[in-house]
Amino acid sequence: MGGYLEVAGARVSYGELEVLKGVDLSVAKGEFVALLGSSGCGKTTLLRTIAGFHTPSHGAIRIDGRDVTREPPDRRGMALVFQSYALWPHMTVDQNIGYGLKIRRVGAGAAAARIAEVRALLGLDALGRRKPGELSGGQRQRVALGRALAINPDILLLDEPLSNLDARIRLTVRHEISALQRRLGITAVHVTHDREEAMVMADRIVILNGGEIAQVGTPQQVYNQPASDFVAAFMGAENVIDLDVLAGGETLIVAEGPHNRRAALSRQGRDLASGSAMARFRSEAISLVDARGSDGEPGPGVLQLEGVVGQVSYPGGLWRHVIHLGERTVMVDAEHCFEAGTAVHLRIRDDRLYLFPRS
Ligand SMILES: Nc1ncnc2c1ncn2[C@@H]1O[C@H](COP(=O)(O)OP(=O)(O)OP(=O)(O)O)[C@@H](O)[C@H]1O
Repeated sequence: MGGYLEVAGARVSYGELEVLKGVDLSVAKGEFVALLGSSGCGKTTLLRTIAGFHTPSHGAIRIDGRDVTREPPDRRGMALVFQSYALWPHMTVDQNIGYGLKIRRVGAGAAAARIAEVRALLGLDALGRRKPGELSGGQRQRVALGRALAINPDILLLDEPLSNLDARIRLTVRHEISALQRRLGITAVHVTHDREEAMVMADRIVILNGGEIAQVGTPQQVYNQPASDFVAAFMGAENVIDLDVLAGGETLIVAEGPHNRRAALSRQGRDLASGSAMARFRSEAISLVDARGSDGEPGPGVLQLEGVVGQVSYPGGLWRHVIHLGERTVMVDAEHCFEAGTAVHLRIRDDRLYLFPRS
């Protein structure tokens, strides 16, 4: 069975530049999907293609089984909310919320009832007569959301709607949008370059890289089981080291190296052949042990690296250590402070170690 919203093999170009290189995506009814990726990877282009502002050169967009690839935006049952709010400055909050209803020639009585309903839904009751210039950023974005919801869209498309808001307001509006989307059961596609925002808001995250999908999964999947080196790095596993791996059955043997002990790790579904591998891990995924007090035996399923503490800082919560492993450095966060110059053992459980073939 297909999804409610389907993007099938979509290719989109601006002149010579192909920005989407064959994107397949299936979104279930009522699902909240975040499109996440670095600047220029094609997130906005994909959202605008779904909305109908770009026509793919190949592939199709389907809603509930209906091919809408050639249909104009206003025939797709979607509403788009922009980063810039795009409110009419000369209109009141009520008039802005009702704008889509007016265009659709909804009668005055029905429109007024719907505007009141949406205003209440978004906590804008006291502000109906104000103009956008008399509102805070968070309130303006709520009005923009109200205008989108007023037309009762089947699909809500959000293009970085929170990025103009200051950090604290962003957290509040983030939760408001999530709660509303769930309450209304509306299907939503949300573009963001903010990893945490995608993690906390979305049912599933689509990670784009250079116009292609790098991984699709729940927040837990993309965070804990990154499908590629790119995804691991993008999801914050910034430490990288080289290992030699012997793959056999359910076990991966890591050969002893200049800065690591030999280790037997469980394969855990990793698709890895014997040879040179790249390992990534997060700075908080490590337990740090003073080499003098260590028995040198990390136990099964744990990789041990051996290094020396360089710079130490306290960004808050945990101590941040730069650790030298020969020429390489890695970052390690720990509850206790290990002084510069201390010889340390870094222990990483195999489920926290992301291994990829070195290409
Ligand atoms: N109208 C356009 N004409 C030509 N090139 C464009 C146009 N719009 C976007 N591009 C290019 O297409 C690529 C993808 O742009 P897009 O806006 O989809 O990326 P994005 O992932 O949303 O980035 P950002 O997070 O910076 O908004 C970029 O290289 C961009 O420069």
